[in-house]
Amino acid sequence: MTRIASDTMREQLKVYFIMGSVNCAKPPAEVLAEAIAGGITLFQFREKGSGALVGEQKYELAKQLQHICREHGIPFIVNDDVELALALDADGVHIGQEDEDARIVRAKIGDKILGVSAHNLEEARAAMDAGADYIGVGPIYPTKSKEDAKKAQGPEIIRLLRRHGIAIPLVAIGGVTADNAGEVIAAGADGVSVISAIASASSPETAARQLVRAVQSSKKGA
Ligand SMILES: Cc1ncc(COP(=O)(O)OP(=O)(O)O)c(N)n1
Ligand SMILES: Cc1nc(C(=O)O)sc1CCOP(=O)(O)O
Ligand SMILES: [Mg+2]
Repeated sequence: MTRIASDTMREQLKVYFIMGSVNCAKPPAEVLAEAIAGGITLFQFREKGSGALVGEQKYELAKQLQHICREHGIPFIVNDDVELALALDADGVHIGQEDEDARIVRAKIGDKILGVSAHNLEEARAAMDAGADYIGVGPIYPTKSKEDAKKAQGPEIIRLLRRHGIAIPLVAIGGVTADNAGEVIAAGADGVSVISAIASASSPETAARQLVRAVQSSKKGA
């Protein structure tokens, strides 16, 4: 295996859906299958928050969702839990500033995809140096999906990172919807990462399709 190429990573980040059982009003497998039908390009299993599954139940749900992703060629990323990612032979791991050190995680996962959260230039540079394949920047807009989210920074944070030479694949997260996705792409993000815009939608398929359209039309206009 070799590390993912930057251009491939950028493509996969276009519409990056994140979800766990607590985010879904209907069975997670149904939500994921619909989101895939709508055109999502990457999936992150994030089993976190009040009521989240643990132990065997968490493992079984992860396995079920990974199977759905595999059937459709969608890479499967695990949030926070490096040991789970290794046990499942997932495609990658996403970690934040409060999680295990990025260099240690890179050493553990070899060439699997490594995503790291960054909230400012210093963190973005450190993530690049530690071997991140992409950075997740947020929250861009206010979000209710992360209990300990920081203050929303707006799309300007993406412009700032790009202006200061952060050239690696970058995905915007936090309060992103089909209505504001275009402005984060215009600011320099390669893609958008969402929980509620898809998981809370009455039709996850339609919601995903609207996000795909918004991202694509903003890229065409660039
Ligand atoms: C794509 C992406 N970007 C950012 C995050 C947030 O990660 P983190 O700061 O570790 O917070 P938790 O998601 O673990 O609560 C993410 N998960 N994905
Ligand atoms: C998981 C996560 N990380 C964030 C960050 O700022 O790092 S914001 C966030 C939640 C995103 O959910 P929604 O699309 O529903 O706003
Ligand atoms: Mg984390």
